[in-house]
Amino acid sequence: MINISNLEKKYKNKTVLHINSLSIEKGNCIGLVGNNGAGKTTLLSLMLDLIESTNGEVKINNENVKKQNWKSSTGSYLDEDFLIPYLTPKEYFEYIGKLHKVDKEAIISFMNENKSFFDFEEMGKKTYIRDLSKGNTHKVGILATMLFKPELIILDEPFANLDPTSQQLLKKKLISLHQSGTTLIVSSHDLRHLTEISDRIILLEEGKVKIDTPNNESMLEKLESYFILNNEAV
Ligand SMILES: Nc1ncnc2c1ncn2[C@@H]1O[C@H](COP(=O)(O)OP(=O)(O)OP(=O)(O)O)[C@@H](O)[C@H]1O
Repeated sequence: MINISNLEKKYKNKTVLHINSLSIEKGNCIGLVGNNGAGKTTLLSLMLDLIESTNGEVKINNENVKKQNWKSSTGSYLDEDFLIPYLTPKEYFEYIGKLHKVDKEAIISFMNENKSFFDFEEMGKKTYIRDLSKGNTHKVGILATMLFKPELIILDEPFANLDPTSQQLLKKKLISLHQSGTTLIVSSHDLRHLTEISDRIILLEEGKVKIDTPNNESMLEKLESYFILNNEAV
């Protein structure tokens, strides 16, 4: 589904990401980890054509992401810049729904299905996104990626700023999407959550893929040792 070849991103003369080759299969749930500055957001931004690569390319469904055809089948949320602050969550969902041909009734059912994660009754209809707390703002962005049932969802640190109950709900939601065949790429510093949802772990170190391995029972322990023992190989 996603093929990366010789992908490089430099700022001035500093290479912040260099991946020779990486393929992500349809239905994979990738947990992307790495220290601050390892290149996770850079990689996700290149996948979404938000920044220009210095060299190499990302293809989604065999097409360079620059061609933009992936947009109709990809939900993504990296940060608040994806949102429209002067809309209410409901209005924002209607906006996304229009882009992806989701009718108003389907949007209402989606909001009802997800009311334990985000209280649309209380905040969804009258509060502008700009006035929501950070956690609730992220919830709107995260849910919007799922509204139109895309085949690929890309999330950057979705567990950050969520309360513990919401983290559990999000985890369940991601597991269920994975089980129904959605391809997921999720970056996080929360190793426990990530190892619970992923079938494959990719660890970036200084812009390079240090580890790329199927998830297994001992993965959490191995990753914890990697981060505690100052980044010795897992
Ligand atoms: N616009 C920019 N100009 C210069 N350097 C940048 C720019 N954007 C990112 N970088 C650098 O690229 C490197 C990778 O950053 P990136 O945000 O991808 O890391 P990350 O793994 O997502 O980190 P974190 O866990 O802190 O979110 C960092 O050294 C960062 O300073």
